[in-house]
Amino acid sequence: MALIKICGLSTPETLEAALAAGADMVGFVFFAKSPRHLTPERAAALAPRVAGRARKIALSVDADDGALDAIVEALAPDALQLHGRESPERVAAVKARYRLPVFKAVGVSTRADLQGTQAHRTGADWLLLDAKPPKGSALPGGNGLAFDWTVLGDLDRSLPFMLSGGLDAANVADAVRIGRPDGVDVSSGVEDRPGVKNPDRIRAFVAAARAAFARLQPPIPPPETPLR
Ligand SMILES: O=C(O)c1ccccc1NCC(=O)[C@H](O)[C@H](O)COP(=O)(O)O
Repeated sequence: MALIKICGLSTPETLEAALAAGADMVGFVFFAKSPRHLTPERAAALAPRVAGRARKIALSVDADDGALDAIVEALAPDALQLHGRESPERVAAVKARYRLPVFKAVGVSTRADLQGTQAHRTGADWLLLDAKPPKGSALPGGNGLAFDWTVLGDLDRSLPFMLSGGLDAANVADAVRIGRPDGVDVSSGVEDRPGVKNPDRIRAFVAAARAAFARLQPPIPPPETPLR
């Protein structure tokens, strides 16, 4: 089954909206420059609400072991999303230290950027293909920008991947049809403004994504590397 992830949740109400809508994964951002940033303490308060209803994904950007230790202890995530410039060696070290599946984010603008996925084929469990941030952006993700999904025709699909960047309820069907991803991930497209999620938009996105995956022929097979 293809997966739907709502990223950057930070309040009980919007977390509940994502869970009730049937999101498979809920993402928590640990990056101080982000309007969606959570401290480990705030994450610890939100975590029990998930209670097995979805997988908790902890997103960090070039975090060191000390920061990751605090995040893992507070959230008890089901997977780690590394959204910085982590090398394949760092990805492997994080995976080994926490014994958790790792999503490695790779920024895409053109076909050439898909080369950046090759190095992570052996270390990461999943790829998360996101739009490259604009030059000078403070955030490596969560910018609400889409990339040209047709470049995914050239992707080496030996790892499952989430498609991300500028998705919303109106365009996710096209993204799924063109990119045939194993999952989709959204942040800005379910917000009223950066960091402020909208429950109605969350519900609309999950419904549109679910319907888009259901229409796909042939269907997306389950990934070989399931999450726990
Ligand atoms: O969301 C953030 O603020 C963020 C900050 C730093 C690194 C990554 C970040 N988000 C990553 C995500 O998983 C987003 O869901 C993904 O980039 C898509 O974002 P959007 O284009 O806003 O839907």
